[in-house]
Amino acid sequence: MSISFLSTQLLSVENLNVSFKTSKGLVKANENISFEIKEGEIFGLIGETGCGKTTLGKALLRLLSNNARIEGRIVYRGKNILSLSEKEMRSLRGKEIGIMLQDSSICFNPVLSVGSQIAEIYRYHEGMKKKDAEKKASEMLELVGIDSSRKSEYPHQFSGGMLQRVMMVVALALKPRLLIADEPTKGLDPDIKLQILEIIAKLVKKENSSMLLITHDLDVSTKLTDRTAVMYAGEIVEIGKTATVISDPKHPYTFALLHSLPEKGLMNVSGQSPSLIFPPSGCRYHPRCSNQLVDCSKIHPTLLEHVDDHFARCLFSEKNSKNVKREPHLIPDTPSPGCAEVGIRHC
Ligand SMILES: Nc1ncnc2c1ncn2[C@@H]1O[C@H](COP(=O)(O)OP(=O)(O)OP(=O)(O)O)[C@@H](O)[C@H]1O
Ligand code: NI
Repeated sequence: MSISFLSTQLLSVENLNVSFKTSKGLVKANENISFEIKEGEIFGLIGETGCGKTTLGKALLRLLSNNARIEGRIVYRGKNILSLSEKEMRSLRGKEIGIMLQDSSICFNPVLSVGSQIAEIYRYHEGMKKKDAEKKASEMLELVGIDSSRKSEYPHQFSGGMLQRVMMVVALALKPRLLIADEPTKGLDPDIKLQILEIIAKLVKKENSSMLLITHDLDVSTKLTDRTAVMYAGEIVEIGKTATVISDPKHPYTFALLHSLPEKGLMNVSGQSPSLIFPPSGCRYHPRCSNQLVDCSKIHPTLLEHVDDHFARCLFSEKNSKNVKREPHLIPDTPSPGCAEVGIRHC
């Protein structure tokens, strides 16, 4: 997908740390996460199960549970989301920043038909007349592969996959500037999955909106995103233009992902996922890494730039790359005093 005309920054995540208090200890789900999403950009976030992707997506809208502790800055159009009031957050959610989560069924009113619930959004947000709004709802259903004749059915008559697709229509109807899509096509047939995501990506691009696409599916990310961040054990280990990350991965984990066979649609890299309560010392990936150096178990690598805008967190690549620049990614890995806003709790 083209990345020309991308320039203005829409969202910037700066040194984000998220941990969950649990009876077993502190789960460090996101550590020192820094990246930005530009206007009109589709940004992919990939990584194996439990690495912290959903936590990051929910943190952006302050949708985490009460046991979450969040630090750092999430700057959306110049405002730090973590400093906004609940009232300001409510006006941001949905209209400015939309979210499609894996579990969609909770959001529907069980006593209203699916079609009328979609039409209502167009009436309310776009001021459409009833008839036009119903027509638009039918068109949108067809767009995500649902026969419009089913619009008068109720949510319980729809399968989970169909409700997921309706959720996408609902999220898009609000025309958010930024859409956070967390595995929105999970469980759907691979062919229809890509087809639907392509439609969503097209609509997002048409509106010059941006999207954070969270996925296990490397194929989806490769085909639809402009830039990609690869997450491992709560950290970003590689980030860059998708085409570059895919064609010339700098982190052994990304390389392993690219060479792993998808199992039930999920990527499967050999070895065990690390604990986020007691993560491995040094590089978190070192116990599973085939390029391991002696220092990898001792030194925690910094996210460094290898080529233009292509960063990786790996001592092996650092050693073997001629062009590696010594400046860390975007913001220093260790926040300077006063930089992080510590201890903001939310739900
Ligand atoms: N509310 C919570 N309380 C305690 N731990 C949590 C909570 N939510 C998530 N976690 C833990 O945080 C870690 C990251 O979870 P997260 O759901 O963000 O991973 P993910 O990358 O989205 O995984 P998947 O690909 O399976 O959706 C996991 O260890 C998970 O158990
Ligand atoms: Ni998730």
